[in-house]
Amino acid sequence: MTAAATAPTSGHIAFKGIRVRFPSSAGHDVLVMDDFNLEIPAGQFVAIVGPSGCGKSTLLRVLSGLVDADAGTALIDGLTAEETAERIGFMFQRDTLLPWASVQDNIAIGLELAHAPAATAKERIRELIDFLKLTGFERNMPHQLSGGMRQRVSLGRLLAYDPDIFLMDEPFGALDSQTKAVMGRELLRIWERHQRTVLFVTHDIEEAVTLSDRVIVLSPRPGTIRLDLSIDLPRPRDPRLLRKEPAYIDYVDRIWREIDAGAPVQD
Ligand SMILES: Nc1ncnc2c1ncn2[C@@H]1O[C@H](COP(=O)(O)OP(=O)(O)OP(=O)(O)O)[C@@H](O)[C@H]1O
Repeated sequence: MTAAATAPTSGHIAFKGIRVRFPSSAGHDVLVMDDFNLEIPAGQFVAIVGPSGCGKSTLLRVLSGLVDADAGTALIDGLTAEETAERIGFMFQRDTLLPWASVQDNIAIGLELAHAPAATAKERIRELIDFLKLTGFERNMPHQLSGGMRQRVSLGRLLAYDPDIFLMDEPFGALDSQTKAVMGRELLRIWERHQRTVLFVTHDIEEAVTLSDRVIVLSPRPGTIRLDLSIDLPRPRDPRLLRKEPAYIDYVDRIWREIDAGAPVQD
């Protein structure tokens, strides 16, 4: 496996006794999480799947401090979100690129946020553009790019920022299946090189199994863990070859069965 030479020492995540309640417009509160517990070692790639509305995005928001839990703690290396905010990077289904900034300037924002030394910034941007196969598009604006390219730029900004933890909320969910597969491969390439902790929310079970070390299947609200499955498939992974592996097919099937047994879709 082409993982980082040394095991990552930072990026451990612990959700302990998380309870989240939201007010609903119907006047009664919605209990999204109740006594939710999950521990993730530094450097692990974890996918979170489960029915719509079960609280997957809420978990990411609690960890990043965007949502306050009513009870419990979400810690990164033993520290709260306020103490570790700069160590988290987010990527969403819809890109959050600045529409008035070019590809290189959007990536440069990640370096600025990370307070990277200006002297090496140009070189680092060029490396990232090259790594993400965006060469020739440096000066393009987001509206001049395809959806897949915009997500590449988002990845570039994330890599420039270089957080310990990647929180990815259906990052490739809006892409066509071919582009999605390509982006999955890119992400694997990045993860196998950098080995950051990744929390990856997806509705795509095959994507979850292809990418992850571990898949967490949540129940309908309040989201609890129905299945915590280690994906023991060798790395580096080639998604095209993986699809034919009996072990891969078994994992996908097992997760589907668990989701089907779980539940009605929620809104
Ligand atoms: N800020 C908020 N205010 C009120 N309710 C909210 C808020 N954020 C989320 N919810 C509700 O909490 C529940 C869980 O939402 P969340 O987005 O975490 O689910 P999800 O599992 O990510 O869903 P999906 O798969 O559809 O994206 C939903 O019922 C949602 O309506």
